[in-house]
Amino acid sequence: MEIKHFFGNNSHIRTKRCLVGGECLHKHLRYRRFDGKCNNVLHGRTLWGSAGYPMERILPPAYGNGVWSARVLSVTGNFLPSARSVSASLFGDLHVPHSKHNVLMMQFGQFLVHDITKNKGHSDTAQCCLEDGSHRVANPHPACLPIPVSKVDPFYSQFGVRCLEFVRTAIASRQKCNVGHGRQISAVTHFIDGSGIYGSSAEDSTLLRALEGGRLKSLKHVRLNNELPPLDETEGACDKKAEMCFKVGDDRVNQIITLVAVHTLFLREHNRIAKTLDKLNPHWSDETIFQETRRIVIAEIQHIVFNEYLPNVVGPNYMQKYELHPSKGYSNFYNPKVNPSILSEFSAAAFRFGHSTIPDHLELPGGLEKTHKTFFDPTRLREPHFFDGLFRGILHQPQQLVDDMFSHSITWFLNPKEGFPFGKDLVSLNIQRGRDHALPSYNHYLHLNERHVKTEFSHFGAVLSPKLADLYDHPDDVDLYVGGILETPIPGAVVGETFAEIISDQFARLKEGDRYFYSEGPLTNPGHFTLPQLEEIQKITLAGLLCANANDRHSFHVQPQAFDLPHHAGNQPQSCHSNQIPSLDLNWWKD
Ligand code: HEM
Ligand SMILES: [Ca+2]
Repeated sequence: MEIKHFFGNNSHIRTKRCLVGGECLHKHLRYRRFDGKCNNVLHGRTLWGSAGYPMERILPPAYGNGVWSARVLSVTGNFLPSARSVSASLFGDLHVPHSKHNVLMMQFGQFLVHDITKNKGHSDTAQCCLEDGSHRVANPHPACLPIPVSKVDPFYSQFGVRCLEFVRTAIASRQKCNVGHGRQISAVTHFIDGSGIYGSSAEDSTLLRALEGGRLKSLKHVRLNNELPPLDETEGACDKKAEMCFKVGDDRVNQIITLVAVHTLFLREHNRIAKTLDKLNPHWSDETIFQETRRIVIAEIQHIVFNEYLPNVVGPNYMQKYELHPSKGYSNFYNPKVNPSILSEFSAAAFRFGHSTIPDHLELPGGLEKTHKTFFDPTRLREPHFFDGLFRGILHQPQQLVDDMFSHSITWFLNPKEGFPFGKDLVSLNIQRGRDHALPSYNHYLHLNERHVKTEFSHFGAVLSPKLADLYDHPDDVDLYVGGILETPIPGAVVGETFAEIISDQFARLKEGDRYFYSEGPLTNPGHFTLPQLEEIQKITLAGLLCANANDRHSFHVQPQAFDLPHHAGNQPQSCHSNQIPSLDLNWWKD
């Protein structure tokens, strides 16, 4: 199959020696490696998509000095407006519920993001602003790119804050690698491979395993049937007031309570399958059960992503244009020429659309809770029945529309330092991250997309154009994140054209560039399923997983289309015993 990616083949990027990786000793391992190496076994491609491998790009970077200095200048030569000024004057916080999708869709999105991308910080210790945010530090670390805050900022001015922390993403070593320009590193495996559950290295995965019966470590309250991930006792893993937080394969898990819940769901699914496989095949070792279970769980995630999640994000036209629909039976997607790695445009801009879908409050058991109050404090998950109640809430609560509105939970109160009444602003982090990666401006992507370039501010519409003209010197300065988020969503999708294009391109790469993609057959995939096993996996839905893992599946109800609100036609909540809710028949895995 030819590379049909709209955005081309990154031919401007030469992969130099040190990013090439060695030969793979074992080319046909049945199970994918934890670190993602040797997915592609061809010479020069063995590191593609592995943890620590740099991101790819659609367009060459617009570094100020061509090498690594961030994009901070307007085309006029003046400075770009501060990322915080853009965020504060363009974006508000208004409740605009989505008419079709629920908060579970938002939450699954973040779970998926953490599987496929993590900007590796250039330094864990760099401090760019004084503790109280009043000034920059005198001699900042070279990776500092703090965000200036105006004296008249509508929120931060009351605290005297003039500086928001920002540390740049690490890049592949230029000297050692002789790469022409900085390429940002992702710390997790780029593939959709459950790395958020199992970790991105063999060592991490061993720490997460029970090393018994193929199971993952967990905390269990047997009488309440309440199984949770193991505790994370690392200092600083959680908010000070939190009594407990949890450890899984990705250390961002405790960010928000609903993310911990989705991780819990997949941990339970793993342990549930492992137990059944153990019963069906008593002669299997811990290792065999673990790896077979992991292979099934990854397949379930990939199937849910391509079958249920993505169609709702990019809509039917892009699903078709990029051939993103799952196959019936074995697929023929794999193309060893496709580099599956995450694109800077995807990670630093397009897929951050999800931040606009975050609600101001969560409908948790017992009532509404402000979203940011649940950051780094998932303690309530230990309450009896809380897990089921949480999912009941987020299945019914609408997510927010992708638009110019963002909850103050993330634009004022994101991850505050201890003892301070304010947090960070995620929207300005998004804009600054795009500049850190030196993403070219929004108009470059319109041009590439053969769409009308916005040569005048008035092309952004009557409401936005005066604000944009106030902030930016020139329409060619508008950041990709800003232009993309302001586009009207396309029919049947939650994002507009530009983000849909980037996201579709990314998922096509993740599918075509993954030799272990779940539907690939014996010709390409050394870990392929038998056809009846594959057909079984292709039946599953997220609703089915929720039912299989609820604390009390006899009273739990779920709508068949788990990302759609229940009032949608044909989507009334069903009992878990309904024939509209599929379950996985593991008898096909009996030896
Ligand atoms: C639930 C609440 C969420 C919170 C509090 C949150 C917070 C954050 C934070 C703090 C970052 C790092 C920002 C930076 O320094 O560059 C980030 C990155 C990101 N977020 Fe979110 N996020 C949430 C949900 C989502 C959702 C729903 C999506 C998409 C559907 C999403 C997509 C992303 C992406 C793509 C990145 C970049 C990841 C990387 O490569 O490092 N987030 N988020
Ligand atoms: Ca991964």
